Amino acid sequence: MKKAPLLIAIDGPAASGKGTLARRLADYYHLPHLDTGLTYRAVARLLLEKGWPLDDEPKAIEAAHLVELAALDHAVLSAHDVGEAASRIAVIPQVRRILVDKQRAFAGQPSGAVLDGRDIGTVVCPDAPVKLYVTASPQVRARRRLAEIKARDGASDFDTILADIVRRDERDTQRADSPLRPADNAHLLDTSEMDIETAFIAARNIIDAIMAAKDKT
Ligand SMILES: Nc1ncnc2c1ncn2[C@@H]1O[C@H](COP(=O)(O)OP(=O)(O)O)[C@@H](O)[C@H]1O
Ligand SMILES: Nc1ccn([C@@H]2O[C@H](COP(=O)(O)OP(=O)(O)O)[C@@H](O)[C@H]2O)c(=O)n1
Repeated sequence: MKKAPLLIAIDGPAASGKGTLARRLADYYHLPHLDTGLTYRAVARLLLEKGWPLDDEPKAIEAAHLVELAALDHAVLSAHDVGEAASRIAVIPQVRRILVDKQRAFAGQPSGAVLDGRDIGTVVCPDAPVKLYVTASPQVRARRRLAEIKARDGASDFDTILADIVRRDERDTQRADSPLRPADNAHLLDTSEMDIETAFIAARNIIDAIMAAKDKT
């Protein structure tokens, strides 16, 4: 029998662990995965590379049209300063519309998919049967991001990263278009006190319960 598609929408603030969880779940349920943050990062990176200001809307729109999902380079785009720049171009409604169209095309694959970002459960895939909102305290997230930067031989300190995270949360939750917020029917997963494996098991339990309830109806 052909398996029904499974669409999993994961949202949450910076360094909450949503990407790690999304990758683990995609692997476990044999689904394609899209980290939608990379699409905003790709636009920001192009502007930074060309020396164009991040508030140059026509250039940002031009860059958004050039984004190819198959060519997103995680290693290059995951730099900390690119995340900050991404949150600045992410306030531009037309950039969002262009990227959301590409993200929805990915989500519409027959197998289903796992997408993570800021507006997946609210805007990109509002009908997804599974919605998770992954969070953790700003201090825990700053510690995780700092460890990540240090593991890549980068230099920074806790206070700088914590301030960056708080500023990015503020920008992402306060913007007018598609602000970061849990969808009404999202399951909250606070990973402050969970390691990666515990968060993965908690997410799987939520998803399996949703799928079992659906099978009964
Ligand atoms: N539950 C967790 N406990 C400890 N570290 C975690 C946990 N989840 C993720 N991490 C680590 O925190 C960092 C940020 O995680 P990531 O998944 O990239 O976050 P996001 O996609 O939300 O920005 C990574 O180095 C990751 O390995
Ligand atoms: N679906 C999404 C994904 C990211 N973004 C923006 O892109 C920025 C970078 O996203 P990201 O997911 O790569 O950032 P991290 O959580 O990995 O630090 C965010 O701060 C948001 O401003 C968005 O607006 N909508």
